[in-house]
Amino acid sequence: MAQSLTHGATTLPADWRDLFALTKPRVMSLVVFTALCGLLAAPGSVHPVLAFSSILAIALGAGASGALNQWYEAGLDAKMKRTAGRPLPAGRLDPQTALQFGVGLAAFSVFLMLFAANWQAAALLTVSILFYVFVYTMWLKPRTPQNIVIGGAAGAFPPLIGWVAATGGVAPLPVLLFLLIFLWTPPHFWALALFVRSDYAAAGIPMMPVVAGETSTRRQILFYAVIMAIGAIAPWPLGLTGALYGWTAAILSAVFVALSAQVGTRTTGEGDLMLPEKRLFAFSIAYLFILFGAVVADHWFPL
Ligand code: HEM
Ligand SMILES: CC(C)=CCC/C(C)=C/CC/C(C)=C/COP(=O)(O)OP(=O)(O)O
Repeated sequence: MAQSLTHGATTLPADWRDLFALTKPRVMSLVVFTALCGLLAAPGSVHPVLAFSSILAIALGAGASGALNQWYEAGLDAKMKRTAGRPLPAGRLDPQTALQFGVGLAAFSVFLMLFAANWQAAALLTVSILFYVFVYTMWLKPRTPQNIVIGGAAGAFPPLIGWVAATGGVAPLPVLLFLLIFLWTPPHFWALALFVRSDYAAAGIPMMPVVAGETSTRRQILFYAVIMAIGAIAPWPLGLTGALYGWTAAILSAVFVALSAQVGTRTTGEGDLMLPEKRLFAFSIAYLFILFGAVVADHWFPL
């Protein structure tokens, strides 16, 4: 590794584990899974090597945007308990290395997609990376509590990119899958923001609970959960998926709305453990994993 971090008199090489952490691997696992499902649910077949390369390109692109997000937000991350231990605020990695790593990885991911799939998928991957870094991280996040509503679009692109990589075109089903993640993001994130609200307040980030207060955030979680549920079930009556997906979506979405209703209608006092919020956040992740798995299962084994 050419870059290094100077610690007093000693110079430490950048540890690969810190570079890996810069890609937000746990969050990106779901991004990559939804992309893979988008690719597998598309009509026709893709050569396994090209399919693997396309998914790798999305993983690297998403990782690159996570690295650039952390490069830009190192100062803010240092002020929050949840993020203070990340490689940059903790001083284990120097910003220059992080920036070069992020830019290099982003460029590589787009070229890989161009060679493995098609220019349309490479263009969409470029838009997602730029959207997450410039529109969400730099522009919206420090300015408006609607940051994650609009910025969430970046995280909704992967299944669409997977589909476009496989087919070279867009179709109604991947557009609905985009919409599903787009509508899922507010309940996913605001549930978490409710229990780490003091962190965001400390860093001066205008997340919804900090700006609009708890009650309003809770109502908005329920609102988005209901329209998300409608969007999640929609592919079934529209004839884009079969009953296997339809029933999975209906049952899981009912649970999602029930958990959101619990969060949406309660008030909390001092010392509340925020268990319903933590439960909704954890379920939101399982929900998307299972639902996207069901899209593929439905495609392979139509009932
Ligand atoms: C702008 C939209 C979003 C925001 C602000 C957001 C924010 C967060 C935050 C703050 C965490 C806490 C864990 C951490 O610090 O790493 C988290 C966890 C997570 N998010 Fe999101 N998220 C968003 C969208 C998404 C999307 C689109 C996906 C995937 C499709 C996703 C998948 C996950 C997963 C899998 C975790 C759990 C990671 C773990 O196990 O620690 N998120 N999210
Ligand atoms: C293909 C491609 C480029 C995909 C991009 C993936 C993407 C935009 C995911 C969004 C999810 C995410 C990491 C939010 C973190 O928000 P945050 O950065 O505000 O969270 P933090 O407070 O933990 O830094």
